[in-house]
Amino acid sequence: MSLSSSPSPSISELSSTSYKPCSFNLGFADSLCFGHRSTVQFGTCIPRSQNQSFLSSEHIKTFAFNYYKLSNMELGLNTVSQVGKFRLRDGKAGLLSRDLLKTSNFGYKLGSVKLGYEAYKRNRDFVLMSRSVLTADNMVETEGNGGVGREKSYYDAIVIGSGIGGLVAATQLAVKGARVLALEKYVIPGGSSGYYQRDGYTFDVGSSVMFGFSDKGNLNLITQALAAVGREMEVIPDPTTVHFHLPNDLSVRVHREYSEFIAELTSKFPHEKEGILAFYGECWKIFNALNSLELKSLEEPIYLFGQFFQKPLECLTLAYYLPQNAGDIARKFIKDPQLLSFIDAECFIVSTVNALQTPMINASMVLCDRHFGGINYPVGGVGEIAKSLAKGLVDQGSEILYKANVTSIILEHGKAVGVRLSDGRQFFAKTIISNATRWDTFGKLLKGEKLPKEEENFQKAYVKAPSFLSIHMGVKAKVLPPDTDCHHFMLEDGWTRLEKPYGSIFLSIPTLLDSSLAPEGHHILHIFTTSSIEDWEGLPRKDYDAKKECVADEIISRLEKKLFPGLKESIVFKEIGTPKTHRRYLARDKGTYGPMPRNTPKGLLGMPFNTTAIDGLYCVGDSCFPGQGVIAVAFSGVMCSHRVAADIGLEKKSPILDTALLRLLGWLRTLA
Ligand SMILES: NC(=O)c1ccc[n+]([C@@H]2O[C@H](COP(=O)([O-])OP(=O)(O)OC[C@H]3O[C@@H](n4cnc5c(N)ncnc54)[C@H](O)[C@@H]3O)[C@@H](O)[C@H]2O)c1
Ligand SMILES: CC(C)=CCC/C(C)=C/C=C/C(C)=C/C=C/C(C)=C/C=C/C=C(C)/C=C/C=C(C)/C=C/C=C(\C)CCC=C(C)C
Repeated sequence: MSLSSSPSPSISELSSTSYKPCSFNLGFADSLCFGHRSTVQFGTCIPRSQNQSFLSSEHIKTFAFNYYKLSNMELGLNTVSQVGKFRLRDGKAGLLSRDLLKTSNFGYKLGSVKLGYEAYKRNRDFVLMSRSVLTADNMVETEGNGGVGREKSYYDAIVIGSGIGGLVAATQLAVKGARVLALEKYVIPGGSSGYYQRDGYTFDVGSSVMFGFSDKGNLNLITQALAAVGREMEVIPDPTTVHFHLPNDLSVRVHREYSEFIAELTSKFPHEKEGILAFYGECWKIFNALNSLELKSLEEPIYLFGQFFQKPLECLTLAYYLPQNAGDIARKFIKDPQLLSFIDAECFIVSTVNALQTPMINASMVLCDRHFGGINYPVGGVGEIAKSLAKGLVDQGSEILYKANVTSIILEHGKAVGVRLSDGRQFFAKTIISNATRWDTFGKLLKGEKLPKEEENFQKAYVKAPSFLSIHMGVKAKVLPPDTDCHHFMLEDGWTRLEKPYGSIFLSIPTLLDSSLAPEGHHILHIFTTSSIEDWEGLPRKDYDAKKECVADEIISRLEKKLFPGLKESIVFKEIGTPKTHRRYLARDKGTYGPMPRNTPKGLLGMPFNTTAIDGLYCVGDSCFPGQGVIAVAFSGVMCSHRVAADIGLEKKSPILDTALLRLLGWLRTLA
């Protein structure tokens, strides 16, 4: 069964997840090129409710003793017993026992080609691993193998979570030669950059605005991450990054062409022309400095000092702006309060806070990349990016398991050595990388451990940004006026509502770029607005559902009034997700969008990098430098993989310099 043919879960389905994969693929990885994507199809999985998703012995029997002869290679697979969604269990009737396994013959290797499954027995325990559990097409239905026990860490790195941050860290490490296991709680990869399908629509779960996805420069980190694993995606250029609809009928289109955007903005604020050019000019200074560097871990001294040596001016420019915020710099050049509020809105859409709280480096990155490489939309939807990265990971000989809910990180003598899943499985590795938020990592996965000082400091400096109320709709195409832009940001009533819950409305219409995402004659409207989980907790189901409808109706009415008359009449499909939905499906504490500064930050100075106070444990994603955003978490993935690779001997490292730099960075963070 492929993703496209399988019913994908509803983002608003709060009832229990009842995926019932109807068949398994025992397929070898695509990269083995045996022409076997699904080598053995067998049996039907027993649904979770009945027996924890294990296979019965009947099912096992049906696929034992298969024998393959592929042209000149005899693979002779005997008893490929442990595949998919079941694990070893002693003494449980109907489940694969160790005795059965002992008779099995695993671990084929032909030249450099590994044949899918390796199992080895040491003392009392087995370690059983699949080499390439998934192809992206069968990802929904495969849960992966269970390894029990261990004598030694088999993997170089385990990545908890397959958001873009986790996937980039995993793929970059795999490319460097590491054996990586990514464990994803959900049924597909991508986290907030995933997708779901309903009634012929393919919806992006989160972002439809892709920065860092061009073919130019050094900052196209998404393109580079895909290229690293041999993937390239067809993209559609977006002519307008966003169309702002702001108080006092201020309407500004951010055109792809920088000169057109500046012309439009100065036409609204002619008296501020110099200020506008000066502020955005500062942004370009930073962007150009960033774009000239090779981006790797700022926590790795050999690289960092090397960059300072090769590009001293650019590095000093970045060091100068690192502790600064966009709002302060805007105020140096701009006086008009309405224009300053516009800069707030520019920052808010990428940081969920105003310009005075938005690090200048982050603001520069997005305010320039949209004109430099431009915003490009992947054909097939944003979810294709994560699918491609996941496929790329498997192609590199690493693995990704779905429905693998990590409940704790295993520590040994204070070092992170493995993870435990909700179904009891344990996996071990030299390093553990968490793509869960820092709040989830330290609050849940390391529950019971004392919160390290560094994390206490992080939680003092940063709070969880609110979550979102999201509405995914299918509408009749004729409701959209000609020349409608793809992305809109709307704040009608007054600037003070910018950061308030439900104050401003984000709207994406990706079908204006890729019409294949909706049935003919229809468009997707993906609407979201900030909302806190506290608003949705403790309600009886009936009230919760009624409240969803009521809040969504108000948001839709506002859009109808301002942008699309007749909108309500044109709706043919609607699904509403609340912060609870985001918490459930994205496994993010309170469904948070990411960290935001508690007060006015010192730019990016206080943001932690990837190492943590726990030996062997790293974090990746938006609660790491440089913060929220798909491109930002991709950078955090690049940094993380470099630091981990150095620590496991795949890249150069100097322990003395490491200690000195990590201390210096720790000290700098305390100044923030
Ligand atoms: N531009 C937009 O509109 C938009 C929208 C949504 C998200 N985003 C960005 O994406 C960023 C998030 O990316 P990210 O990579 O940091 O994280 P993510 O939240 O997208 O992905 C984390 C993944 O980890 C998985 N996970 C969490 N805990 C787990 C556990 N215990 N066991 C197994 N799996 C677990 C989740 O299921 C999820 O797939 C956000 O900061 C946001 O800026 C942007
Ligand atoms: C180390 C020390 C201390 C010093 C040294 C100096 C240096 C060398 C430095 C360096 C630095 C660096 C490299 C940095 C980097 C950075 C980066 C890359 C950053 C990035 C960022 C990004 C971001 C933030 C992004 C974001 C985005 C977002 C969030 C987006 C969003 C979107 C949305 C929401 C959409 C909208 C929609 C509508 C409107 C509809």
